[in-house]
Amino acid sequence: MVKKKELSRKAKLSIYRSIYAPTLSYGKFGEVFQACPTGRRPRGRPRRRWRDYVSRLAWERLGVPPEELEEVSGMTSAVVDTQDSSKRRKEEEEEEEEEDEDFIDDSEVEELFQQQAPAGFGEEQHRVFIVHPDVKWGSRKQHLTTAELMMAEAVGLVNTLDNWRVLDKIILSTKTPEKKRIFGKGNFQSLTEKIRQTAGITAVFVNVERLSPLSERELEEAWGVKVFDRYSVVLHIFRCNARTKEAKLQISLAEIPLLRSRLKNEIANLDQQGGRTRYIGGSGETLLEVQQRLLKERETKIRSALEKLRKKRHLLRSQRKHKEFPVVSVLGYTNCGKTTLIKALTGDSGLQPRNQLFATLDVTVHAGQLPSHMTVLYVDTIGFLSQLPHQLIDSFSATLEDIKHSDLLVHVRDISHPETVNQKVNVLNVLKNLQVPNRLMSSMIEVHNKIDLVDNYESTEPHVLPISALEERGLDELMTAVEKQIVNSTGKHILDLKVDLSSPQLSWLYKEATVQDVQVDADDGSAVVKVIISTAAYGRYKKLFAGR
Ligand SMILES: Nc1nc2c(ncn2[C@@H]2O[C@H](COP(=O)(O)OP(=O)(O)OP(=O)(O)O)[C@@H](O)[C@H]2O)c(=O)[nH]1
Ligand SMILES: [Mg+2]
Repeated sequence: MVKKKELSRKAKLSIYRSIYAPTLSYGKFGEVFQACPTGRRPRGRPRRRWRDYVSRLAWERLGVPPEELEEVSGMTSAVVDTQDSSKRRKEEEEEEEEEDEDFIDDSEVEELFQQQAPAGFGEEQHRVFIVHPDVKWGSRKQHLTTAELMMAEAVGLVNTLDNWRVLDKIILSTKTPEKKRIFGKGNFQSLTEKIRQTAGITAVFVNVERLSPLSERELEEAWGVKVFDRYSVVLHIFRCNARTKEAKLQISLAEIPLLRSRLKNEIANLDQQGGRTRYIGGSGETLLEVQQRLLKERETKIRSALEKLRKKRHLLRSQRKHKEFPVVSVLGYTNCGKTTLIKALTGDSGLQPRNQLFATLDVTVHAGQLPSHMTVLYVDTIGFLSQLPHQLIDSFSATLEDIKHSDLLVHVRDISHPETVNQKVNVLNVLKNLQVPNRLMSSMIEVHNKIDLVDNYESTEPHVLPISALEERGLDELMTAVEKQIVNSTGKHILDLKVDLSSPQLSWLYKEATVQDVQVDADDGSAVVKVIISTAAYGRYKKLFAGR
């Protein structure tokens, strides 16, 4: 909460900037501040009129409706409310304390992030032996893929990491993947021999979603090297690619289960030496209890910091909506070409597509123009992966939530990938689990990307758009399709309206709709204006200017 008395112009600017920076230019903040530089109601100006005035200013200049103004961490009270009662001050102080308690600043996030890197990762180089347990029948059998393709994906995951390389790999069948040692006795023994005899192995990657702490420990003891599962490998890739505060916090949260497993294993080791029952410094807590409590506290702190960022995201979202830029979320399996496509559509040179799994971990927004000059915002999202552990998805769910609030979804598929059908099924499943609204599912545009890599590409599926994001082929057709769907889904129309230049029609249209083009006819003082306008605004326009 901001203390209104100490609120300097600079402080206010930084509050506004932190909240609106992604969508508003500096100049607009300045305008509101010039109107109320001290944040106080001028002497003699009635409170209600002052409040109305500031609200109107915020609405017109910042595009923030009054009810949202209230949400902006005390902005209204800082700007509007000059009531100086002690009650109000006390409330503010209390809120301030509350806020401070779970406030995490950038350096703290960084420290947390670096501190809790799970053992065995870090800068270490690994020569990895990959084991893929193949379940041939039963409920755990994978029907849409083959063990070879799953192995190829596991190799891809390892190769994504700079200092890791695959030394050897094996597919072994098992009937009992849920058992501690995963394989039957015979297979396990021969596997152990192979691992122990292959020189130079530093880690084994067991290609299952998640190993229990006990399994992990037993396998590490049997094989004498570090053991990773899919969860820990994917998380490590995330860790290497995280750039922003939110991504780092989400990863730190997803790492908590790993830290818990590690803790259990450490305590089990201590147990064997009788360490568990020792109390720490007369506190009445055992080592395990203290560690668990600290972990719990850390988890709560991360969650509340993430919640704060989520609220801010919500505000940005409603603002984006208010600004009436349609939002198009570009989604798809990891490495299918989402970032490359957005770069091609927007010309945003800041985007860096990489031939790497999970190159994009943060949701970023990029403005682009459609054929009719309508501005849309493309949202670049994190890629999907089959069998991505649920806990991991959970911690990134806020990021994925954004998808649900778009006006349109574009599903990009790497059509040159051998697993492309399976990847599509996977993406649709994730969307189903996210409970993406039906209207978005039915209007979703499916794009077949990387057609340059397929000889004589011909689609066997109807209603899909073939493109090559890299060679910028098929983009015009895609933009036309996006525009058509956006116009449909947002209830907007693209119209040519004839306006009388001596009337306020044109300025009204500038305010209430998106003006694309103005062709002035100097002779009769009129102009033909191309606008994108909502049904509601068009109704008001007709009512206001009927008969002109
Ligand atoms: N040949 C070819 N390669 C492409 C095409 N589109 C993307 N790529 C390549 O595919 C790789 C992945 O591209 P990205 O755009 O980073 O993929 P992404 O879907 O954003 O990946 P993540 O962010 O990791 O989920 C890069 O090496 C791109 O150059 C295409 O149309 N043709
Ligand atoms: Mg990307």
